[in-house]
Amino acid sequence: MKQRPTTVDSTVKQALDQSLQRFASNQHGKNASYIPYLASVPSHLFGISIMFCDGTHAEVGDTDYAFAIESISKVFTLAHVLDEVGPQALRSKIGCDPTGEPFNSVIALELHKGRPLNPFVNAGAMATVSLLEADTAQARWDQIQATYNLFAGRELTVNDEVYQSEAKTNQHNRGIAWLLQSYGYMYADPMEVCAVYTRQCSVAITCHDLVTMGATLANGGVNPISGKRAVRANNVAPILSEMTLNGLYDTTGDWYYKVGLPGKSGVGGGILAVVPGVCAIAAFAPPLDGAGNSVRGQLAAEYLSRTLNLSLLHEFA
Ligand SMILES: NC(=O)CC[C@H](N)C(=O)O
Repeated sequence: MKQRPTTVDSTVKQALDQSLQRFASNQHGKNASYIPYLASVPSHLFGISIMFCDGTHAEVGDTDYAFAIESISKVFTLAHVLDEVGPQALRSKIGCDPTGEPFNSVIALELHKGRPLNPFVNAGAMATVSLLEADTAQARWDQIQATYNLFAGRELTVNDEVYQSEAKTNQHNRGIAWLLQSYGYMYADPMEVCAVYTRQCSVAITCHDLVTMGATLANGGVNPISGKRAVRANNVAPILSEMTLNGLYDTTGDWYYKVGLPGKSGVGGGILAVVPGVCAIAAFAPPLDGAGNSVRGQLAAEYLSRTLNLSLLHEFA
């Protein structure tokens, strides 16, 4: 069986260079346009990063460009809420099963009498935000931001342009928030929760931030650069389970089949893959496939998983 790297070496660097070269000219997919800001992000941008649990990292392409975290934020809010309420409460109040429907589906909610099924569809993500124990929206936000900062190892900020763009166009999410309330799965004021959720999606991150956040999960919840704990060790497995089952929406199965790793994507073009105990891969490329996942990001992750033998299931020759 081919060796799996545990630190950045020449093989890792070469694989990164190769993945950029191979897929940089791929023009498939389209930027998200239902959030006006996202349509205006240059489509050619492409960055790929890898970080090992020893903190070594390598990056190629546009890894310093700040993009909107979008749905990848759901992973880190989940981390905080798991630390507060524990995996049993999370599983019984939200769940860990695929809906089989798009991330913003109302039909999925209706089919399951309002139970969101998992924290990575918009309904489940808002229910997760509502589970957080806080008296005010500001307190709710402060806790979320503090957790994200621990994962990233620096102070992340909200891109106000993204927030305004999303807040003006998030009527569908507001509808979902009210539906959750009507079915008894919203545990705080629905509009306040929807606003906090919209804010968390508007946090600006670079590929470097994202890979650090992922490497923190790979490293059992401790940021490999800062040495600080961001989430309890025993909550990492529940997070990775959710990523395995639901990380790429209704095409998570296709992703797992090809990449063999827990992952998470966002409509801002970011994508993250975690190799527990080893490393994380992050990529950023705005054009998305029909399900909302970065096209080039998926290709880069698949290529790296195969070339570096990172998959949890496959044994590549
Ligand atoms: N898939 C995503 O990245 C969706 C996030 C986006 N803010 C939304 O609520 O629709």
